[in-house]
Amino acid sequence: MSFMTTRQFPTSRLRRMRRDDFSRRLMREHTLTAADLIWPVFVLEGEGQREAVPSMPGVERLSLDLLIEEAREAFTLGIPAIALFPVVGTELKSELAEEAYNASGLVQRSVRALKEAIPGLGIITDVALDPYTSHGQDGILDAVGYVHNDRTVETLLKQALSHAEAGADVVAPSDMMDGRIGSIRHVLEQEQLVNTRIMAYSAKYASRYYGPFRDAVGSAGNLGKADKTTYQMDPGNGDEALHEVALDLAEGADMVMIKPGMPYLDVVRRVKDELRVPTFAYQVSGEYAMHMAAFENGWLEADAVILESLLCFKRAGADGVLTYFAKRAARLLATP
Ligand SMILES: NCc1[nH]cc(CCC(=O)O)c1CC(=O)O
Ligand SMILES: [Mg+2]
Repeated sequence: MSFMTTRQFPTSRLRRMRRDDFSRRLMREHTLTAADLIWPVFVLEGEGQREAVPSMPGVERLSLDLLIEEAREAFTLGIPAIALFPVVGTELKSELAEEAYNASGLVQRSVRALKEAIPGLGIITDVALDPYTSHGQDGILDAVGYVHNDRTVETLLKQALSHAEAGADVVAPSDMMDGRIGSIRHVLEQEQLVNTRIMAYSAKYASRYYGPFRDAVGSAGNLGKADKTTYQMDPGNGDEALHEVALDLAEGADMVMIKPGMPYLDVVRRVKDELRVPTFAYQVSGEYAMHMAAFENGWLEADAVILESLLCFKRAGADGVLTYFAKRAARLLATP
């Protein structure tokens, strides 16, 4: 970086290029567009159902009929894909999460209906058992309450296959079991579902920023005081994220994800630099809640901060961002 030391004031005045809008725009290295956004949504049973999520102001759980209308709007705004999360009734939760792979379960039905209504909108499904387990963990427990890796993977396979068969464009395993990407890829190939993409939640940290999401899907109560530290990553680790991402790519992931987002942008940058593959990040529920709390108090300027926060993901190397602000941001980007 020798040019840094040879350039001197006043020959070099960095403020020259910042002087006017035209030169600021010319030299801008990264931009945010609607095509960078993935919108996570919560789907409910029933019709005409709309429920607020108290810890995520502005986010609603929607029944399928209403979700289709909202999703159509997202598509019109240029958002490429939505990520679907189900709100599962207590009566359908169990120790072994059998409902996860019910061919006519809520997710599977929603995928079919969404693909039929809006064929061009990418549908990403969450492959993980937490909405379906009575204990709220992402897997099957052994006798001492430890999440059993290989037994969980067997169930995830059935779940992923049921999503792909329903027409999901992308299955997104968010469970952090070892080896699940390879197993899912294998089953998809076997079943001739060769174009179903896998977005791997490769570096998913055991984060407390997921709290509001667990309220939204109603797994918080089931999980109680337990945590997910025996399978999700330790927030103190960076190198391990590269290891996780490399393994998922070797096993057949098409896209990788880092989660949470803003406190982990260093990990996004390292992954992008090291692997140079389609890399995504998730601005999670806790990040959304923090922003909304500040907006509602008048402490931060909503529109500008939303766009800034999302642009920073791009600068960090993300090709796209899962964000609850997707529609709001896309609307802002559509109005010059
Ligand atoms: N498989 C569960 C899952 N999928 C997405 C999120 C979090 C998303 C968010 O906080 O917005 C979680 C929560 C968890 O791991 O407990
Ligand atoms: Mg892994």
